[in-house]
Amino acid sequence: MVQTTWKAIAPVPTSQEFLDIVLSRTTRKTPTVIRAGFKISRIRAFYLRKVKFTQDTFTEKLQAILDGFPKLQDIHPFHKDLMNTLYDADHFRIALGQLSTAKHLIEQVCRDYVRLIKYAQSLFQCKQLKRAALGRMATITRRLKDPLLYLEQVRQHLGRLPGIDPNTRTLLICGYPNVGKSSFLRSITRADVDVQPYAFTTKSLFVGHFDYKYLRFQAIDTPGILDHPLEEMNTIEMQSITAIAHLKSVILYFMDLSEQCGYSVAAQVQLFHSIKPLFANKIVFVVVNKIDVVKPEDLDEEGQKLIQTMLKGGDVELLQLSCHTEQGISEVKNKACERLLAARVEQKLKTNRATDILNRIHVAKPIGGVVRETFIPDAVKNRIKYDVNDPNRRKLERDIEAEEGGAGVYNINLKKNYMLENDDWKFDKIPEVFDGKNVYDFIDPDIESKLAALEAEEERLEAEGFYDEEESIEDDEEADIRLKADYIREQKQLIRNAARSKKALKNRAIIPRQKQPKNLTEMKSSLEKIGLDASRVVERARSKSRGRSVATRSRAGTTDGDVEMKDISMHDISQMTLKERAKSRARSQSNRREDGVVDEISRTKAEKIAKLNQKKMNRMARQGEADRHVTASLPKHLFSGKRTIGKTSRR
Ligand SMILES: Nc1nc2c(ncn2[C@@H]2O[C@H](COP(=O)(O)OP(=O)(O)OP(=O)(O)O)[C@@H](O)[C@H]2O)c(=O)[nH]1
Ligand SMILES: [Mg+2]
Repeated sequence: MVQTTWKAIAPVPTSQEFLDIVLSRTTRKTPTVIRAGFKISRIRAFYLRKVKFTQDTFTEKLQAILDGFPKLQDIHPFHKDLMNTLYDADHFRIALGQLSTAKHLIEQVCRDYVRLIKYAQSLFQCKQLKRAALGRMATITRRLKDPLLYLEQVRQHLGRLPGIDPNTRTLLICGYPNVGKSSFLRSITRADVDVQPYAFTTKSLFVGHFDYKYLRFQAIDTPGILDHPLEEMNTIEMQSITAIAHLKSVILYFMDLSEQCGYSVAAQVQLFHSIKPLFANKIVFVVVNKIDVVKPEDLDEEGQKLIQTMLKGGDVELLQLSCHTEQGISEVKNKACERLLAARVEQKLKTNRATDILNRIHVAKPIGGVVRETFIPDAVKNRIKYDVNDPNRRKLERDIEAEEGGAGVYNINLKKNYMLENDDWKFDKIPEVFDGKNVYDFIDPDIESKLAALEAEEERLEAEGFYDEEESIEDDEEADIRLKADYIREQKQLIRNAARSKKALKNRAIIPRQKQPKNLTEMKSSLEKIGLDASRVVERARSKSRGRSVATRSRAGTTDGDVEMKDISMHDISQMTLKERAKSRARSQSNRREDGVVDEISRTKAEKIAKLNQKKMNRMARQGEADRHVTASLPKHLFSGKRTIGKTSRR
């Protein structure tokens, strides 16, 4: 797809802005602290990096500008020529060329100074070389002042160019100034073009879109052209010429025979002949505008003759319209579109692709020369014909309404559509009162018997005491009790709700807890129930409780010198405490992952889960609190040096 609009070109900075952008980027993105005491290789690397980085930025930014603008050789000839007339192709090329040269020069400067810095012997030398390199780059940039300004203007103008697609269905409106070209575009599309009663209102191309036969067309309004040689035409007129010359379109040559536009008919005819060579291979219509003032028939003989000279070839057709009375507008539009579509289809049929497709299509015909004609059912043929304008039209309810006095007066007769056994009954009146009785009372013949059945049932129910219960409720005492009970229930509910909302206020997550085992036997049985071996746990718990009792006892013994001491020898005590310690150490050293894991399968499973949990953390390589972190040192340039007014925040 060839590009047709250039709305997204990045703004081009002025040379000063350009310099600021590049240099500030260098200071922001490269290290800023260097001292004479550092190793010379480090000092050189520091300045080398600065020079290279500056050059990189220059190259990158210049290339971005070069890439942003359209390449004249890559775009459609129409756009190429339009840019040539608007911005002067040579100027455009030279401006881009200057940018490109500047880029190469800056690269060269960088290369030279990098070589020099490699041999610098001190920080001072390095610094001077860097200054020189950046200074030369800045000089080169300053020379780009004019091209950058020019390119910015071109960018702004390019963004506002109408999006004209050179390959789509196009109507091109051209002619002398002030003949009503823009008025026509306004009336067939929604384009907001300026219409004024003086010449050269339109100064550039305008485009509007409309649909015809479900296809999208573009109509292009051009600035008016005067009849003089191409070399003398100004930029405004040249835009029209470019459009006429390059766009495959229908040409609508507008004329104003009333001469209200300020130009004579002869001049308008002359212009047509002058630009005729540009109309080669195009469909051309001469469109006479303002027929509310003067029609072609009203012209004198000389005028008639002049008009005929335009139509001589036979392939130019004369159309008439008036933008004021809107007479003939859609005819002109439809005719132009029709011819254009036909021409495009014809052209497509000539291409190889069309023949390829046609070769693959086979139109089957019945054998033996049988003619199969269109079949129209008799019902359709015999339907009631009604001819207001169209003889094939059926008489519609709408027509009847119009005949009978229009909306509000006419009342539709629904009875004529009744579907009855006998059509004669359609308009029969149904009486409301018949033989002195209301007809609607006698619709159901069994109504009497049904009423009798209902009454009998009612009597039966009453006798059985079906309605008695309600009466007992009337009893005063019971009603009182019920009232109180209701009151109590309501109060209870209120209390419950209040408690619930209090709980909600605390906003605690409710942790469901399993029933905790109360003692060792209970724990043992519950473990066994899930299929775990509980013998070791039980043993451990037992030994623990035993050990504790011994220890307390022994501690009591040492402090108080109690009688119980006699039962246990010192040796025993030391043995026991040793054992306890060994056990507790073993417990603390045991692998937490393996604690409580019964078999190999669940261990591998557990390990897998553990690894999986760690995976995300490893992948993100997030800095954790355990990682070493060096905070930024003070930004030196903001805290050192002489201070004058207004320089504390920025230097
Ligand atoms: N009487 C009459 N006046 C018309 C008709 N169509 C346009 N005009 C008037 O002609 C004048 C010029 O109309 P524009 O549409 O601006 O003409 P233009 O060809 O676009 O003019 P430029 O843009 O200057 O080339 C306006 O004052 C319109 O009101 C028409 O059918 N009848
Ligand atoms: Mg105009």
